[in-house]
Amino acid sequence: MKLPFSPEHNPPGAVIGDFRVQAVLQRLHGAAAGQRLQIVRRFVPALLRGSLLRRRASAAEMSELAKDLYLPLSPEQGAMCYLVARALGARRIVEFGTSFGISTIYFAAAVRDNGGGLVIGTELVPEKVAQARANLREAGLEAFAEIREGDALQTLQGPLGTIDMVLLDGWKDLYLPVIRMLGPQVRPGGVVIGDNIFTFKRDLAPYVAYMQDPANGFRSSTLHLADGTEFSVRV
Ligand SMILES: C[S@@+](CC[C@H](N)C(=O)[O-])C[C@H]1O[C@@H](n2cnc3c(N)ncnc32)[C@H](O)[C@@H]1O
Repeated sequence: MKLPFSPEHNPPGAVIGDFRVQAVLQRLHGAAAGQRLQIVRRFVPALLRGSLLRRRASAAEMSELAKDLYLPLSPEQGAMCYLVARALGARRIVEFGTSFGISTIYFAAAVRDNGGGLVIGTELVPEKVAQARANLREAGLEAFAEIREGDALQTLQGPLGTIDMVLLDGWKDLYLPVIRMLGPQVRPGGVVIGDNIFTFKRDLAPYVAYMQDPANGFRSSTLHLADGTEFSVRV
């Protein structure tokens, strides 16, 4: 029996219909898939230590642990992001947590295919920023993305214009402060995607509660996509 999201049905980037972009996404998703064991080996001890000592790893410690790890959106999430961005006619997309630029490539392709615009990404680790830019160049999408190096709370400060779509995929303690900062700039009908809702259920509970409280201006639901994807629409 074939799974609904088997690679045969859903090769990375196929939905974009651009062989240059597709080739880069396939290479990057392949490299990321090869890191699964490393992720377990590196993160499980750190998470266990954290829970035993009741101290969470800091953002800098987490980034050091993950400095060569992709930790990307799944190909299905990437396809969904591309399609939603196309449906919205998105021209301005903001991304918290760029890593090596896999999600950025899906968004930049959507912005280009919508007639032009900009993806504003942000990433703490300088080597990842450099590699994300190189990957965007290889995909022919460098004109549609700007990767800001540093902490999202600084790099995404200030007016960014009217935002059509946001991806939250950095370390989990900042989802809530980042969306509080960006939320007022998200246009009605704009979409916010939050990743890793099940894996970091406890850390992300305040974020999910905020997005699902209509008083905060969103309608939101947790989708069983990848390891939990919060899908929120600004109303
Ligand atoms: C899960 S990965 C992002 C994966 C990426 N969205 C993709 O699909 O390829 C998270 C990244 O967020 C970065 N990050 C975490 N906290 C950050 C912060 N405060 N500001 C900027 N980047 C941050 C980490 O260094 C890490 O590379």
